Amino acid sequence: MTMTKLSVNINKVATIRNARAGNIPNVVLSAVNAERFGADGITVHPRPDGRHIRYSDVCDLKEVVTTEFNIEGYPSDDFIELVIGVKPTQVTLVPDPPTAITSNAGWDTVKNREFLQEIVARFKQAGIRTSIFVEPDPETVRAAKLTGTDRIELYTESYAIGYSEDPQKAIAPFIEAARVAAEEGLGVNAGHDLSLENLEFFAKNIPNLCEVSIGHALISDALYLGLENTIQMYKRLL
Ligand SMILES: CC(=O)[C@@H](O)[C@H](O)COP(=O)(O)O
Ligand SMILES: NCC(=O)COP(=O)(O)O
Repeated sequence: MTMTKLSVNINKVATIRNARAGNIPNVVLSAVNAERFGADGITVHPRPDGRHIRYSDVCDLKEVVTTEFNIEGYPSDDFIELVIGVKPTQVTLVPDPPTAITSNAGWDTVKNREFLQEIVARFKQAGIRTSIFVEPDPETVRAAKLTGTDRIELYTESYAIGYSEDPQKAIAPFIEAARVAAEEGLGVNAGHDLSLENLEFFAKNIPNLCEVSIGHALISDALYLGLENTIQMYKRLL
C-alpha cells in the first residue's frame, strides 16, 4: 500500500509575512525548507483578498517547488487563468465565497455538476490533476465522479470537531465516503483541521488515502517545535 503524502499548506506563513510590508518570514524559503524537511507537497490557497498567499507568491513558488504543488481555490476566471499559467501538479476546487473566513463547506456536486465538468475538463486538458473539495456524503461523492475529476478531497472539519468525543463516530462517514470513492475510481485526498492529535486515527482508518494537506495546525505547531521536527512528527503519523 502506497504511503499517504503530506502536503504542507503554507498559507499561514504568508499570514505572518503580511503583518508587515516586508518579506519575513519568506514564503518561498518556507516551501524549500518544508520539502527539505520531508514534505511530499506544498499547498497554497490564494484567496481573492490576498489575506495570506498572493498570486505573486504562487508564481514564485512554481519556480522552486520540486515535490507536488497543489493550488486550492474557488474557480473564478482569475483563479483559472493563474492555475493554467502556473500548471501545478494538482488543483483543488473549493466552493468558498470571497468573504469566507476559511473553507467552511464542500461542493454540492449534484447542483454544480455542469459547472464543475467544464472547469475540470479545462484543467485536465492543461495536464493538471484535479481534486474537488467535498463533504463525506456518498451521493456527493458519486456526483463528483460525473464531473470527470481525478480525485476528491474529503473536508475533515466535522471529523476534527467530533474526534475527541467519539473517534469512531467521527470517522464513520469518511470511511463510507472513501469506500464509495474507491468504487467510483476516484483518488481520495483529505484536509482541514487535521492535526497531531487526530491525524493518525484518520490515516489508519481510510485505506488508499493519497494525500493529506495540513496547514493551520502544522504551521502553528512549528512555532513551538520547529518546522523540521514538526514535519517529521506529522510524517510519522502517516
Ligand atoms: C480548503 C481548506 O480547507 C484549506 O486548504 C483552506 O485553504 C484553509 O484556508 P485558510 O488557510 O485561509 O484558513
Ligand atoms: N486542504 C486543507 C488544507 O490545505 C489545510 O487546511 P488546514 O490544515 O489549514 O485546516
